[in-house]
Amino acid sequence: MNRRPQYYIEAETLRANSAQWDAYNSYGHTVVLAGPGSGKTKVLVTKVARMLHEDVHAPRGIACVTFSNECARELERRFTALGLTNQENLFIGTVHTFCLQHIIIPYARLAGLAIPTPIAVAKSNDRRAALGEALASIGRKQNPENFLDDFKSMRRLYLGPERENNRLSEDDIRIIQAYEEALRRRGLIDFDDMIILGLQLIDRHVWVRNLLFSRFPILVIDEYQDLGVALHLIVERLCFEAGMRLFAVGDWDQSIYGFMGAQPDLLEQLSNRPDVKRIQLSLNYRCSTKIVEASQVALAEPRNYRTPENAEEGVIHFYQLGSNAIEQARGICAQIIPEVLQYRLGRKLGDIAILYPNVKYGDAMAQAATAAGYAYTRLDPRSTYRKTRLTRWIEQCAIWCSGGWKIAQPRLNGLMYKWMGWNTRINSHTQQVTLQRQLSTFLWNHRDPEEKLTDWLNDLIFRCLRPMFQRQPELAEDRDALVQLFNACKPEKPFANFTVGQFASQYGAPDHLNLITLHSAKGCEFDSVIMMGIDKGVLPNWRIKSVEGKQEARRLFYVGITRAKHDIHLICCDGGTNQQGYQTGPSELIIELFEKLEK
Ligand SMILES: Nc1ncnc2c1ncn2[C@@H]1O[C@H](COP(=O)(O)OP(=O)(O)OP(=O)(O)O)[C@@H](O)[C@H]1O
Repeated sequence: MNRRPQYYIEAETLRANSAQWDAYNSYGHTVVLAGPGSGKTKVLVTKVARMLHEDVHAPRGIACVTFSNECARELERRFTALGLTNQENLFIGTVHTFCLQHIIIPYARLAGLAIPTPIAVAKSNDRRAALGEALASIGRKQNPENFLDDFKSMRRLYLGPERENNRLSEDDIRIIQAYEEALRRRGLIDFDDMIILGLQLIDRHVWVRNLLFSRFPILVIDEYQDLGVALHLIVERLCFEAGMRLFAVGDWDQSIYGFMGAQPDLLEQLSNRPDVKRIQLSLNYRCSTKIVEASQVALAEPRNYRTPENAEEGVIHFYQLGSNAIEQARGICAQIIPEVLQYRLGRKLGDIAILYPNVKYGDAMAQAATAAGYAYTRLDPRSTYRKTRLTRWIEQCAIWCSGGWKIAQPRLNGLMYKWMGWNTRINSHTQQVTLQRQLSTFLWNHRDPEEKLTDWLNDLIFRCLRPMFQRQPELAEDRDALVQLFNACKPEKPFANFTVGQFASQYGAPDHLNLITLHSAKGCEFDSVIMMGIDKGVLPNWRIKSVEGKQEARRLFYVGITRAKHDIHLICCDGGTNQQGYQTGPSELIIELFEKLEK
């Protein structure tokens, strides 16, 4: 008997919303613009499943790209829920990975581009050293450490030597080019290079564009507002010259990566093209009515987003707690979390996210949670180890070994598929079988949630990961994240006494609080959100003087509020002096929201 594909059922839930249905059925280039919780990702994932079933057949496929690792993980999670676990012809990943894996590695050498072989990715100290050399080579006496942030912003505007770089001065371009030469002398490229080189290859060679089109006749982009100019130019070349069909979704009100070169007006430009169908969604299915109302007040721009008729009313609370991050964190643990757990029957710590503007608040929250006995998973630059594709996969292997194998969650073939995906230099069938056997033997022999994490990880590294890193030097960034994880298992470090089962919860578990920066929370949703640190000089940061910078801080506040489904708790200082001796108090954003809602 023929079983109907799973996406049919999901598609039926879109039918009642004519705009979602329209987006699902559109055929040419389409851009969906919509606010938070309006189902952009849901439509995208369902439509991709349908296109894989009806429109493209292997070896041709779909490239589905987004900006951050977290958004890529969310996409993967949703595709898995639709039964698309190891679809060989579906690429899901960040724009950087796409450029590296599908443009630079296969075509750069063929095109005669002078890049290091094998490709290795620069670490932060390599980048700093290369910048120091570049500054010295053009006679600038400047400490690279103090110049690094400005340099990063400059570099994100650079489009390569063959394009007009009219947003940069001649001096800026000389420093960038000297920096690139210094990196190449070390045999390295960096993340910005991945985009610049990708654009260069696509610009220069029709055959590169044609080959990409043959491989991926459809290009799908989530969170388009986060893309900078170089990526926008890549999309234009591939879709409006090489013939790829475009399906993009985005929301310029959620553009929070200006410091990384994002330009939300590019989304507007794209959706205004005559050859692009523009679809607007306006119902918010995620948030309760009070939260939708508050989010629009916080944004301070009329948007007219609504909730469906059966939406809950929801809860918004404001709190003034202490005079610094530590006091706020203690107050959250002592007072707010116990209250929030009572809001709904069966609510668990995993239903709650604590969002904060910077890692200082994350540190305070982690300390307070530990002291109060709350388990947590932390997603920010100070988490015990970096959450990369590889460390996320290791977490999933731990879930499988801790009992997931009994219920096929995660599925073994999904783990295997990713494992084989990294080992691109293994081509012979015999070697591939050996590789599969290595991983399956490891997993099967370690089905024990009580095993010590150090022993488990040591064996995984010894049997599988070390040989992989030797073969695949371009995975340098993942190797660094693994080293961080490995070091965290050493005596007196956070995971010294962890079992595999405890480590598995780092992927997110019902009994763990979620501690996340506002930036990393984009694309996520939680039943309850506690947002701390909405303090004077913190959100917006006191260094930000430009109107656009302040607008971006407002959008960040908006993104945070719209992560909550049912209740939101907004927390600021009640005044006094913080640890650095500065006067604190509520941010203008929270004061304005409170006053407008009171009215
Ligand atoms: N037609 C629908 N019927 C029922 N639920 C829906 C519908 N569309 C979306 N949802 C639900 O609304 C929530 C938000 O959807 P989704 O995450 O796709 O929105 P989004 O526009 O991508 O949000 P954001 O931009 O804030 O990340 C999800 O829980 C999703 O399942």
